[in-house]
Amino acid sequence: MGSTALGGGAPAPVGLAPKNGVFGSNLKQCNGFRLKTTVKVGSSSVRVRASVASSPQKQHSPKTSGVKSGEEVRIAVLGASGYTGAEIVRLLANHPQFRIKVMTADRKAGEQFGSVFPHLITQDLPNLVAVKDADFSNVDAVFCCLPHGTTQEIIKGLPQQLKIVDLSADFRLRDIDEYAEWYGHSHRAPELQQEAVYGLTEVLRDEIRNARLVANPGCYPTSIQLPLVPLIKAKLIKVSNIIIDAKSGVSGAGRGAKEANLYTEIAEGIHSYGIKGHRHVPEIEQGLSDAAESKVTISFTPNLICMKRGMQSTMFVEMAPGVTVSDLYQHLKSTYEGEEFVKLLNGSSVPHTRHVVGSNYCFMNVFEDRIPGRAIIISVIDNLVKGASGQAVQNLNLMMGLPENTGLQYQPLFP
Ligand SMILES: NC(=O)C1=CN([C@@H]2O[C@H](COP(=O)(O)OP(=O)(O)OC[C@H]3O[C@@H](n4cnc5c(N)ncnc54)[C@H](OP(=O)(O)O)[C@@H]3O)[C@@H](O)[C@H]2O)C=CC1
Ligand SMILES: CC(=O)N[C@@H](CCC(=O)OP(=O)(O)O)C(=O)O
Repeated sequence: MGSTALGGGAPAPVGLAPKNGVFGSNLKQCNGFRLKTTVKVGSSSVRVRASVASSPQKQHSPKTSGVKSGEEVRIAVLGASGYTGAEIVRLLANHPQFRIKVMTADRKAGEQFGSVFPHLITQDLPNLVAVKDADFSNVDAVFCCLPHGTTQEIIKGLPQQLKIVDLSADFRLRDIDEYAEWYGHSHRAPELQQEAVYGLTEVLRDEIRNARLVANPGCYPTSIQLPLVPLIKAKLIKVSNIIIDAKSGVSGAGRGAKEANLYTEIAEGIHSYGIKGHRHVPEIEQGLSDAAESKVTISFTPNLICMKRGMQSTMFVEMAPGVTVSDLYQHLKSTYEGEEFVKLLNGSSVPHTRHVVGSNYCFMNVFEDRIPGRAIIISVIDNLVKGASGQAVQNLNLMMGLPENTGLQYQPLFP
């Protein structure tokens, strides 16, 4: 039970040298840009600007991987006026190589970023522009922080060699029919879906390293798959009877005004939602089924709790015959031994959301159930960091050949 169940091992080596003095093995993708691409967003069409390469010498050569230590990687943040976009900006303030060159917004296009997010006013940043006015000619990589449903068409219109980490749900489900069933419309970029790699870093590190388009996991799926995937792979728990109760802070719902998220609607209480079927169910089941190599179904109820950030997932599982809670603990311990961002707590310490706020950590622990043969697993993350923007930075670090913890060594903010 000592060996790791995950696909990666140690973080990427520091400062990978570029191959043959050029940037990376994906250079074959650098075939110049389309001049302008029409992108359908909702009911309207927008035009995405990109530079044209009139001759091979003049081609813009985005850095695609293997950047040198100290070398600048030029970043676009789409949806920078939202919560996950702002969190990308906050995290990159401490990143030695990722430099933000383009920031987009929708309603807030034309505004200064510091007036939209005064807590980040000290950062020297470009103004917010509409996606149609964004110039991607001096960009190497994109963080796409847009609502699901808007992202497939927008990404389709971007220069094809850009590295992209998409924080929305638009590319997470491999089966486009399942996507249509859960998201209420047919997939608008099935060809891109085929190349998308699911971005659960600790599980799919090797695939992410070589990806161009990464579908960053949802916050609930991150907090649930990190403990359950290794236990399922090692066949330590039964897959027939997994019950998950999860709780999210309100920032999980984004910054857009919604009546259901008014202070008066959510303060001093907790309520469940998506009880019959939350759209994260197929995403979680996809990951757990991959681990089990057979179809896994779960019972999952999310709850909205009156806090700004944080997420707790409590997982009730039945152990395989002869397996003890100590076996589960030891397996998770050895699995995550070398991992910087996933920590199994000692002894009977209970993971608290307040102990991970502002950080890229997932804390977890395993407990005896009163009922013999069952165990209770608790994991906590900051939904905006490990559940979104932190994991996104971790993934782009890997995709650019940088150490995956670059710029992410923020300790939690407590009290
Ligand atoms: N919040 C969280 O904890 C998590 C969120 N995610 C996912 O990340 C994505 C972003 O979430 P979050 O930051 O919370 O969302 P927000 O609602 O806070 O921000 C959305 C951003 O997208 C822009 N936008 C909205 N509609 C359009 C459009 N039609 N075209 C172009 N831009 C548009 C908004 O601009 P403007 O404000 O100017 O209108 C804003 O910048 C979502 O897909 C979400 O599901 C994933 C994991 C966790
Ligand atoms: C509190 C809250 O509303 N949370 C969101 C999930 C946030 C997230 O991870 O959403 P994506 O899958 O879109 O990335 C929800 O339940 O829909």
